[in-house]
Amino acid sequence: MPRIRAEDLAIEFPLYHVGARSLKKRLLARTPLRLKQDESNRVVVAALRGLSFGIDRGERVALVGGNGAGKTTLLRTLAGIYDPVAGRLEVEGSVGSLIDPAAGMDQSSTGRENILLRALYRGMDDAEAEEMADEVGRFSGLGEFLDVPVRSYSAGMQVRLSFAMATVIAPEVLLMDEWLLAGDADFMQRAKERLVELVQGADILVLATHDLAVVREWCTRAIRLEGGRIVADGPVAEVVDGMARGAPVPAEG
Ligand SMILES: Nc1ncnc2c1ncn2[C@@H]1O[C@H](COP(=O)(O)OP(=O)(O)OP(=O)(O)O)[C@@H](O)[C@H]1O
Repeated sequence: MPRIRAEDLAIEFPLYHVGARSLKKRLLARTPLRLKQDESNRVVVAALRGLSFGIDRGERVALVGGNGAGKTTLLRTLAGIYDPVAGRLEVEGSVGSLIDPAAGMDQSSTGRENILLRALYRGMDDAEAEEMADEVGRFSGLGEFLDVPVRSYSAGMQVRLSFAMATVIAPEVLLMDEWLLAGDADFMQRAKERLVELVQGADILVLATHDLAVVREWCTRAIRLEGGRIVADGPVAEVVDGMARGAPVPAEG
């Protein structure tokens, strides 16, 4: 059964270019809470700190919070792109990731070639792969552009292709960053219908966004991050209304 469990999860990014001692000292003095020195004396950004939460089947969770709060980092960690430096993370179920439209896409191959490659990677035979290419082509509405190299696509066309590829076979856990919401209105409407289909009943959605209207409409629960920590977790109305009222963020420590 799809589910996510995180316990005391931490992610850090080393800042390799921060070498000079005086610069290091200045940085660490100015922002002592988020920037710190690891055992190898490197300056690191503590992107996520001590995160514990569980997400179960049927939940549609919004990750909200200010710039740099840690939303995208958490999504990428759930997708297995980053390894935690501390704590535990379990993600059970097949994962569909809509985090970076260009990720896993060969820019010099056509849309169709990318779809066929993805299908082969999933172990499909030729007939199934062709069927998947037709379905992705139909849903994305790319028309003749499906047979043109992806590098010549507009940003919106890449979004359409990525979305259609990631959702043509329903994942149990769908991870999504807000770039999707940049699609045009017609595509957004169809994307929304497919998402609603995907999350109905069994699956899990985790969506990182600044758009509180989308959170209210699509999600059942919100986790608010600030400074890499969870500062609120609960029903959307509670967490989002707290943000809209400008509820204070608990002091860092
Ligand atoms: N590759 C990286 N290298 C160094 N630091 C990083 C890297 N990626 C993220 N960070 C840092 O981690 C913290 C969390 O960033 P993240 O992108 O997860 O925030 P976010 O909540 O998605 O922000 P936004 O709403 O601005 O997109 C920030 O302090 C950021 O500077």
